[in-house]
Amino acid sequence: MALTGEPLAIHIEHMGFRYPGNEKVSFTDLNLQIIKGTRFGLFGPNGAGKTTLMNLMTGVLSADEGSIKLLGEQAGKQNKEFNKLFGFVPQDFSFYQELSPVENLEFFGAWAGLHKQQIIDRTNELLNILGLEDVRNKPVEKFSGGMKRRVNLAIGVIHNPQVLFLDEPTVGVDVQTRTAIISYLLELNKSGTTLIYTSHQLNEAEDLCEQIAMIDEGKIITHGRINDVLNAHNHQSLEDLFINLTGKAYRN
Ligand SMILES: Nc1ncnc2c1ncn2[C@@H]1O[C@H](COP(=O)(O)OP(=O)(O)OP(=O)(O)O)[C@@H](O)[C@H]1O
Repeated sequence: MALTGEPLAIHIEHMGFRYPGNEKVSFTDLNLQIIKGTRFGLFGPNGAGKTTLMNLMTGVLSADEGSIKLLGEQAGKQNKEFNKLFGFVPQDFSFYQELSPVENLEFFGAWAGLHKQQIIDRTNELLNILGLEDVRNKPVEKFSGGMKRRVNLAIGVIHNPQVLFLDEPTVGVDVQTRTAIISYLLELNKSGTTLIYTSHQLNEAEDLCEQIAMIDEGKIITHGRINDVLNAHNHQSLEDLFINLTGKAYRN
């Protein structure tokens, strides 16, 4: 439960993590609560540790210290039931380029434990919602960047996960695809899916997120409801807040 008594999608307590041989990003005594059903944005400069933190929350990486729970289950248990709780839309395309959307969804649907008919129904629904009906049987390698992003998203939600992680889901897409993806994510959230999202598109984030955290060098530098955070720092936009808190120097 959160301090407010609401159920949690993510509960991180006293978490420590370091990549072996890389001192640059290490988390020490990190604490974070993400309320179930919210739209949560995780922001920070390049190399701040956003992807690393998402990989820790989904159990791809294991924390060295402390605890990370996803819907009350300890992350890192690496079992099929745990993996069914969440979907992950990675920054790098995660599909088979030589396969069509239908073949990719068939593969990832089966991997997520769906039955044949469930895969067929869900594939039809998602291709329709995401405007991929006309190219359903064409190899994905011939698609534009925006179409590939939509395929990537469809794969992440094929099994109707309760928590959806999105690592820069709109990078490199045009306004049409961006708008379609954001409005689909808002619909998903209305039906109860918790969204945990990262992006460098801070204008887009203002439309999507209810709660945010900014991290830098492995530390949470601000956290809370987006309006409360902006008011507390006396800023009008996330971009101003971001520059104010993280500075103007290049990051590698
Ligand atoms: N497998 C790895 N082994 C060692 N260091 C790594 C590994 N993966 C990432 N790092 C380092 O950890 C740091 C954080 O990387 P991460 O990808 O989590 O940052 P990010 O905030 O997602 O950045 P970006 O906005 O550029 O995607 C970087 O310095 C990166 O080089």
